[in-house]
Amino acid sequence: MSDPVLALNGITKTYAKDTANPVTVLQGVDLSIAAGEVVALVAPSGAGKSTLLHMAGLLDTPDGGTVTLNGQEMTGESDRRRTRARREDVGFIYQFHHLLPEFTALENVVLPQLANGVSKAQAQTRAADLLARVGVGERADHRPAALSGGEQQRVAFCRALANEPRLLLADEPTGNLDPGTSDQVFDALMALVRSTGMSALIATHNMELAARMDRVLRLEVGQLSAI
Ligand SMILES: Nc1ncnc2c1ncn2[C@@H]1O[C@H](COP(=O)(O)OP(=O)(O)OP(=O)(O)O)[C@@H](O)[C@H]1O
Repeated sequence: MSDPVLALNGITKTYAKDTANPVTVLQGVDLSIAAGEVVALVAPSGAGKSTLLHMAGLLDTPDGGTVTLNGQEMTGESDRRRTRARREDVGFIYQFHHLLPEFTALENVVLPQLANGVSKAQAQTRAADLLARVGVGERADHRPAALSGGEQQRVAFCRALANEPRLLLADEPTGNLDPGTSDQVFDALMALVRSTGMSALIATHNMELAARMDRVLRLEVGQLSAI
């Protein structure tokens, strides 16, 4: 069998360690996500979802344990290698779109590709294709402020997938939208993810959305369990 796309082993994390009030968030988290697997992460507020996603995406370093991406143990690697692995292999989506306000939807999806060495023509073609696939092809020339919340989030999905990462990490990707819009936008995200065969770890408070993924994991008291 091929290597898991993401493997976390024995991850521990405590904030404010050197103070009188340390906050222990992760107490030995193990997780393995296979190629093409889409996994839901549910947790009570403050349980450490964002912390776990940051570790998985090499944005933060655990106190203990290992993070392995595509078979490569990244924990002890240099910042340069970690940054490169993050740029090439991981896509991020947050609750808020974080699109660049002075650029159009298309440009927001083109820019990360240029940073990765893709030609402008190729990047534009791919961006237009991605935007069309999530139903915002007609809005490609608009800036984020001229788009609805659901449209902004669809553009953010395209940006996250622009460099064809093998792993998508999403932190409440539809959490900022009203329930009806959230369902539609989530459908668009799932269709996009499934069509690429990528792996994903998607944090959500919504159990209905979680149930549509391949597996649901709960993070509680610093540890993960299957539900
Ligand atoms: N830099 C920090 N210093 C101290 N404590 C922190 C720091 N960052 C996070 N925490 C604490 O660690 C805990 C987990 O934070 P985290 O943001 O991972 O939670 P979360 O599960 O994503 O929460 P939510 O669902 O509310 O967004 C919280 O109690 C938070 O207050």
